[in-house]
Amino acid sequence: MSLDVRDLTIRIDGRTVVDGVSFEVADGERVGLIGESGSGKSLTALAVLGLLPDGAVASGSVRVDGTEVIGAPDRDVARLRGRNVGIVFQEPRSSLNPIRSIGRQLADPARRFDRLTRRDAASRAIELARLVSLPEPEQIVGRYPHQVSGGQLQRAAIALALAGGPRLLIADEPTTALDVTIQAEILDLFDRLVSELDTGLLFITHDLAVLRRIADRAVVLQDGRLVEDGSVDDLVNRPRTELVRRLVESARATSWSTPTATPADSPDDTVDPDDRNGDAP
Ligand SMILES: Nc1ncnc2c1ncn2[C@@H]1O[C@H](COP(=O)(O)OP(=O)(O)OP(=O)(O)O)[C@@H](O)[C@H]1O
Repeated sequence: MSLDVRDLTIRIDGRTVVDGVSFEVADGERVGLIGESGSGKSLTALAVLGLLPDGAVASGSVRVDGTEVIGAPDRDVARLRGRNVGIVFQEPRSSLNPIRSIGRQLADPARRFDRLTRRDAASRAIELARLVSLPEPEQIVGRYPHQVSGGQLQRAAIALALAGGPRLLIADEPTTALDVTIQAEILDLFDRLVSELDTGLLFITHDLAVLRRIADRAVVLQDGRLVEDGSVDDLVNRPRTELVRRLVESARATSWSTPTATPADSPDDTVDPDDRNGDAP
């Protein structure tokens, strides 16, 4: 089991912002965490990584590859980050250091975890750049974050999240800050990478259309509570709560605006569970 969250509760300044949430991500499984703004998605992800803000107190259990995170010493949790679980944030600039070249940053995990020589780690950095389809990998590793486009920087951030060979990737709204056409490319990239590497995925979004393209199962949060979970197809076709009905409506209103949507994906489309990739006939 890549991730096992049991009865996770997070309090900030006496306010309960995540309330008794439980879910799992099996090895290689793709799970979405969906909900409106402020529902507790990001804090749940940060709790998994032991990165809760000051003043936040978590209880319950979060196991990453069998290792308990809640209450564990910082040093032990830090060891899990990068090696067992990688994270991609909405804003790639929060993952990358502006004053170090992309290649140096991609090489760090290889040096730290695998004790590779500087030269071998530099080759690993180029391989990682190639893995995420960055153009001209040999050259791009020499550039600094401000010298590449937003989409390229998000690719680099994904490469960095994968550099330590984690069994679980957490993506927190990783396409929200990008242009619509780039969003489609980045979703395709996640799709390909988690298949190729057989990595588990916890994908956070407020957009059911995005979720339908990338996840098999979803956990729905509302005001910090889990209100629905199940297969994405079931959520879409048989929503049980008003919230999920609303999410379905808003995804339809934007014609399931997965950016690669074909003209056939009209707002009147009946929802076809096999059409998650937006390539329905
Ligand atoms: N550092 C903090 N201090 C105080 N309250 C916080 C802090 N971070 C988050 N919260 C509160 O916790 C609740 C859940 O926040 P969280 O960021 O997890 O929501 P979210 O579902 O990820 O929202 P969004 O989609 O807007 O990122 C919100 O009410 C938020 O205001």
